[in-house]
Amino acid sequence: MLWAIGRDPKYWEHPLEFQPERFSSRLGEGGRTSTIQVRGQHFQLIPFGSGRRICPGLNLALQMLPGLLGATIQCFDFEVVEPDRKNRNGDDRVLEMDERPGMTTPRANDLVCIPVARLSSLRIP
Ligand code: HEM
Repeated sequence: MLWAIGRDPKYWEHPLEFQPERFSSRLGEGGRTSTIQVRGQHFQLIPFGSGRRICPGLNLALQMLPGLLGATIQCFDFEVVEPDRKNRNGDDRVLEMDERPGMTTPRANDLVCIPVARLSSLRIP
């Protein structure tokens, strides 16, 4: 059901397009802002659930994730390893995003990445 809601054109403009800015509360191109929140009040987007059993770690997650993600991207390169173990970084391949059925919309094929530190811990520019 969540899968279907997330792709329902009644709630999402061009639902299959990758438009992360659709979740931004900042003024976007075309002068539109998103008023949709993830706190369980807007049922078209409920990554933390809703109601009495809503995720109690919601606030912690929202505080921690941007910093964690930013630090991870800043400090590591990720080498993608295809199932044939061939490293394909550096070419123009588009990341395969096929899905298979499941509660959490899992990837059809695992994405295997090797994190490679790209900043010296002692000499961060
Ligand atoms: C991005 C991070 C997270 C996501 C997407 C997430 C998502 C969810 C979802 C969907 C539920 C089920 C809610 C429902 O049944 O309606 C849940 C429950 C729960 N989450 Fe999270 N969660 C996250 C992080 C955390 C963190 C950081 C903690 C604790 C430090 C946490 C603790 C819990 C607990 C204890 C429950 C069970 C609540 C209950 O059944 O009453 N979660 N979470």
